[in-house]
Amino acid sequence: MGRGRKRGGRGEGGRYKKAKPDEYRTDLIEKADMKNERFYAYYKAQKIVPDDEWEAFLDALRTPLPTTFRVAGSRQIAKSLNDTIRDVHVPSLSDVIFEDQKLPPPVQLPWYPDGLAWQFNVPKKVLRKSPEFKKFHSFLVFETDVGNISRQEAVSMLPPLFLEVEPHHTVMDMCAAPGSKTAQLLEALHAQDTLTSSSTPSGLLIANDSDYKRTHLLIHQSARLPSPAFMVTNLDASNYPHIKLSAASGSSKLLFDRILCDVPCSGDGTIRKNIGIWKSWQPNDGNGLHGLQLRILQRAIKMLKPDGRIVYSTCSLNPVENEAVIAAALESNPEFHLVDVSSKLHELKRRPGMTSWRPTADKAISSTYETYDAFVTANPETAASTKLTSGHWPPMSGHELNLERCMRIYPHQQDSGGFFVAVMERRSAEVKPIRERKRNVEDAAEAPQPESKKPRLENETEHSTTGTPAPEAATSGAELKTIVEGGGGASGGGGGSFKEMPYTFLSPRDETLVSCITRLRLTPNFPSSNVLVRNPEGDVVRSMYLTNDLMKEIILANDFTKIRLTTAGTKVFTKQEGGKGVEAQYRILGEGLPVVLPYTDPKSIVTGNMNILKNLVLSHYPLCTSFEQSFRPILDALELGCHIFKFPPGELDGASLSHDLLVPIWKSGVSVSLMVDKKAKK
Ligand SMILES: C[S@@+](CC[C@H](N)C(=O)[O-])C[C@H]1O[C@@H](n2cnc3c(N)ncnc32)[C@H](O)[C@@H]1O
Repeated sequence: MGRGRKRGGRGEGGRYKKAKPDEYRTDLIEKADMKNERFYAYYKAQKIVPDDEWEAFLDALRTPLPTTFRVAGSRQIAKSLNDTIRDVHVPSLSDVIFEDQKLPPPVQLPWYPDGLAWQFNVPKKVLRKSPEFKKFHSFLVFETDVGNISRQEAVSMLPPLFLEVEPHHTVMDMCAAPGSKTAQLLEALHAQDTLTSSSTPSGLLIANDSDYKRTHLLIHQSARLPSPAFMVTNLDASNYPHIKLSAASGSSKLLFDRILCDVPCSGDGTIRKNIGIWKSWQPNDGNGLHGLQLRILQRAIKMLKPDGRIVYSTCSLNPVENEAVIAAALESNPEFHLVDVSSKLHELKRRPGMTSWRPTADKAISSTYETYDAFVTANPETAASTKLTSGHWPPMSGHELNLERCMRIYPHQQDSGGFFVAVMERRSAEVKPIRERKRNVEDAAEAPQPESKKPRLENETEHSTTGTPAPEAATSGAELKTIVEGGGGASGGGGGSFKEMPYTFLSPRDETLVSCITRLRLTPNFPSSNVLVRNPEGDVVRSMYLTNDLMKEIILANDFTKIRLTTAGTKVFTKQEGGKGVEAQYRILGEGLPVVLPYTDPKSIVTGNMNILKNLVLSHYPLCTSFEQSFRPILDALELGCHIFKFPPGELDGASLSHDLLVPIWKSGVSVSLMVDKKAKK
């Protein structure tokens, strides 16, 4: 964007003084340049807002977005941090005067449950120069770094809230990267976690994205909430293959209770943040995405349980990417309906979905068309060459579909980004046994349909990603190492093999695993048959991962050389060289500890104090003799290897611990060390 050049090039006095950087924006389009005649003409033709709101709407689009963040993590942790923000930070920011102006303190987003989301709006220079805001900013950076706070656009927090995920749900996030909504879904799945230990949900979350590199963002996101119920796949969502279940489960394929379709979109609702959109916007951005968006939603419909729920969302204002997609999906799936969620999140200001709109393929927006026929008649040649279909236009049955139950969020309503959300379920009378429903859905797909309304994925029994049928459930993991080859070539194609390392379940009698469990003093209910390693031989080389029962069933029943599974389960144990004269052993990883904690014998946990913690944090391998006298006999009595230390709440040198902290420790001959990564240590 030629940032530097523009800055320096602003003319007056540049030779003498550096031009003042804009304190709000990350790029440098002047407010006066935030215009686009195509955008105006198109959205005026759509009557996207009443005429008397048009200027307020545009004004909001040209104003920088406030900073919003969400207190993340499981409920108990989030509540404790939220109390600190409300009771310590907000009061300290409530009377700040900067350059003769009183600055507004952070406020809670009124619609977010339990007040866990916040918004503040001060220029960047305030964050640099006001001591109070600087301190708050450092707090936010730190807590974001360790995963307790998630910087997320307010409107982007909505879809997971409307999905209403519970720990027993099977959940699919079809277009998940970079993963801010995935993190929310994972938190909901883990709603029963406590301050120190993680629950093992019986449900599952699969986060999928067709972009391989972006799936690694998902893995990174999830690292702050390790879960034995979390998988990442790298597939084309519009062609997502069946996931098989074992013959014993009574159902041949995995269906989902909750599916999020946060589909790729033109993103003009993010124009306050991505101000380059002012220059580039044109109607074909949205026109071109409608087909893919519909195919993804159609695929979700096929993967949903009879009583399941789908949330479809975009950060686009364009009805072609929103109501048109919903209408086309509802028309070809009449057993589905839009759920009236007007009473949910009462404080959220929203507008009903649109029931009429006027698409065009004309970049200059000299005309828009009320119907597809009118468009074809006026532009026979263009109509033949564009991807516009009658499905881009409002349906004849608009009011029967209750499109007004969709939600539109406009920036001028509550100082947010622009967003669209629709909640879909099967009509309750239509909730039929799967067998019957399947036939009906297939019938509907086979019934003659106008070309434009025809979803492109009727052939759901085989997918280009699967090529050959996957083998049925593999051998039970009880006695043998059960090897599942890791998968290859994503993005929906080719039938080739992927190069991911295979997922190999260990036998619960595996010698190394048994020794690891014994040495770590885990209780007999530790789910040792759900431990996997990532190599074809099933050798316990370095790390061991834990899955829940459902994930194990899925891994065993499917062929992951055909379905690219990027990650599954959570890493819990890793090999630690013992040092001179001490054999190598396995230790509990810092990030795996909350998952393993429910299976540890409380009597084996060593309780320390703030002085001991300080010594462990500040020195790399503090000698046993460097600890306070009263603690040394306790250290001396510990076997060499991995232990769990607990530090109750306390204060020391201005640092405080507000709840129990549990960490893995390694004891070698003469020293002990804290086995957490640098970030956690910090
Ligand atoms: C709007 S973004 C999703 C944002 C994400 N839900 C979040 O909250 O962080 C859309 C994502 O869809 C992915 N995508 C595009 N085409 C896809 C397809 N055919 N199947 C699956 N994912 C796709 C893109 O790589 C992109 O990461």
